[in-house]
Amino acid sequence: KGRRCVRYKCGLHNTILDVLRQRPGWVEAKDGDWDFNWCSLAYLRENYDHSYLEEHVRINHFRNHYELSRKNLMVKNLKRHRKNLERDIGRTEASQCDFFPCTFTLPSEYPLFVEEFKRTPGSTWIMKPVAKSQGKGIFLFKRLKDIMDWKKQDGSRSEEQKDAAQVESYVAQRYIENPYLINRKFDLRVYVLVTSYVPLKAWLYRDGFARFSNTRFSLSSIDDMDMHLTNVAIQKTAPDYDPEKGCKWQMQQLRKYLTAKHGREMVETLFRRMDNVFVRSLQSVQKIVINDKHCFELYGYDILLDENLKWLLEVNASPSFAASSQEDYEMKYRLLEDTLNVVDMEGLSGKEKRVGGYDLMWNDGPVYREDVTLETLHSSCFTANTHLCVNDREKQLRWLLKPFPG
Ligand SMILES: Nc1ncnc2c1ncn2[C@@H]1O[C@H](COP(=O)(O)OP(=O)(O)OP(=O)(O)O)[C@@H](O)[C@H]1O
Repeated sequence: KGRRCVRYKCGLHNTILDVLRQRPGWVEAKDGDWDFNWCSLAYLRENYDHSYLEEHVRINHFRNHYELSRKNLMVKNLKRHRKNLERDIGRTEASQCDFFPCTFTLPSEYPLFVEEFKRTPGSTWIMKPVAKSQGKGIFLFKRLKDIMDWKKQDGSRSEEQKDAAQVESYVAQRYIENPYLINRKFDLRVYVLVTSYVPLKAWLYRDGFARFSNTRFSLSSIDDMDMHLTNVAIQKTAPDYDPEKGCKWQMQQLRKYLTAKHGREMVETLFRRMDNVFVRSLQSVQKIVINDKHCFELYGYDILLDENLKWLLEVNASPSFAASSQEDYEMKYRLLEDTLNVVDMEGLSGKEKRVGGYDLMWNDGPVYREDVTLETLHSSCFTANTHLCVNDREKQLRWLLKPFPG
């Protein structure tokens, strides 16, 4: 049987284009007709609603991906999901969703925010524009007066202007003041691929990386964004940034470090807890995302660790595939190749639990894996209870002591 020809369209000019170009049997779509489209979010917005999608075609976003990737909507959906769980199952179950920092959308929730702000005097907050990325427009503050300029600006707008500026809303979020440090502050970028929302089918990528700040962490200088924001877009503007040394560790390196320092068991628990973050956050939008068999989504999760272990900062629907070093390029190349293999399913039976670096994490329920070893495990070892209950042995472990915040 001859190899099938797939006509692809690609809206990005980086690693993904290289991967598509080198895929055997895949050719760039010459006219408007395509079988596979890796498009930008702008393309999706402009075209999706007016396009007829043939039965077999695939596209790399769900129509309303922003329900998870816009900072305010993510929190809104998680809060609602938590409330529903509390009502339907109970408090313990609901507390499994307590992995996002206390967050308010401004200006609409300003009075609620002020109430919370006053309840914990002296704490640090972070303001982030809901629809921007790469650290743009972010600042830290400790006093209400520090956000007065922003508030004044908003107050002087007419209602119409406010509507037009809706996309420029902010979230005020509690700043995680005691991040887990490896000399520097870092956060984790983890990739999760969703191939269907109903039923939910999600794959977790074993590789990923930690993004370090270049500057030693201290809460005394809250104006130094190089210190507090660990995303690469910010770090590479630092004067002493070295792209080859970079400010990244691959996930395996981080695993090794943490294992040496805290032991295997704790590292397994950490990664298992992150699975909980991924699955619960996807479940929180499961009924809201417009499920469409043509669509898949490769999310980039940003996770911050502290003594409570894991905090979800945000979910990117369009994570950067631009590479900061050769190692980074190779990792992203493999990630995208494996993503296409999962989505394409050419030569696969559909029953696989592992494809390249991907482990099937959720398939309308937890996925049981028998062949998990520490080297390969990125935590997909759900068992009936482990993702719901706190394991007793964990209680002995130092920075696992607090089961869940809140
Ligand atoms: N609540 C928080 N506590 C501590 N640090 C935070 C918090 N929120 C964000 N940060 C830091 O700021 C960085 C940028 O935040 P975030 O990812 O939410 O913004 P962004 O502009 O959308 O960035 P990007 O899209 O490039 O990931 C994070 O990588 C993290 O280092």
